[in-house]
Amino acid sequence: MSAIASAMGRAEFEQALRAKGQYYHIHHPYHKAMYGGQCTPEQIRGWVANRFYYQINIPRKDAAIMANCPEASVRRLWLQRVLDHDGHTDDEGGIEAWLSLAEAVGLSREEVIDQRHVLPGVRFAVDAYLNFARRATWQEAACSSLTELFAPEIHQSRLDSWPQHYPWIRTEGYSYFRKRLSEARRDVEHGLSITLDYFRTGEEQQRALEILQFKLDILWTMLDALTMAYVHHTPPYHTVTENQVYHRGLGL
Ligand SMILES: O=C(O)c1cc(C(=O)O)c2c(n1)C(=O)C(=O)c1cc(C(=O)O)[nH]c1-2
Repeated sequence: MSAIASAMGRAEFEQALRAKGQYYHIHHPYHKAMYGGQCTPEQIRGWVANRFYYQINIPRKDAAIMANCPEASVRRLWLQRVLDHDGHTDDEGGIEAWLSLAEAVGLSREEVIDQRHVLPGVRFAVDAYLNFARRATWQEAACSSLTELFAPEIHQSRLDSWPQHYPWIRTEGYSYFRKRLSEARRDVEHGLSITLDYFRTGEEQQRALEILQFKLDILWTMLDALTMAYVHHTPPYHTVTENQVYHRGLGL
């Protein structure tokens, strides 16, 4: 008989979720090189162009969660996440801010929007997140957003270190990171309260931790793909061609 995990109290469960921060992509060598000032302009540009695919899929993921959620009070709060990225009357939105970052690091809007630099590994990782949110219960999908517990620190570290290491990046580019500091803190309060309310038994709480690990795996895997391409110079098909022949997404 398999051991049945006993249920944790609310505070202990929250601690267990927070302890997953030890696997956050802030510890990935690609990110460490970024804050340490060791990235080349090509490595920064590759990261920004690839991360664009994450950015454009976050509001689609949040809309999928809303579509699966029958509770108006939850949707009303969750809607703000879509507006944060897509923008509204008073705010250009995160996707537009990310395009400003792209221009600030020397990419054209066109080459970012047409996704020519998006590596298959990054695409598959992001797609796995979107598809999980479509199929899971809205509470499980909310739980998968909890890597945002750890995100303010990573955004702050970029604000603290990039200007000094990469003076060639135009300062207008930093507004996205600044914007996310407060948005992520607000999001995570809501996502955390849903998770703490919903996952009650020991087994459910273990599942929540596994969902959070799934999301951490997604973030880490994106950086592994970037490492192959921009650190080792071994992008897909490098033994065959120097061209970026990979598909641009099938829209699934
Ligand atoms: O730059 C980062 O390292 C980072 C990480 C994460 C994250 O932890 O998922 C998000 C973001 N940024 C971010 O900007 C963002 O809007 C965001 C939304 C979500 C989510 O899961 O709903 N994660 C993240």
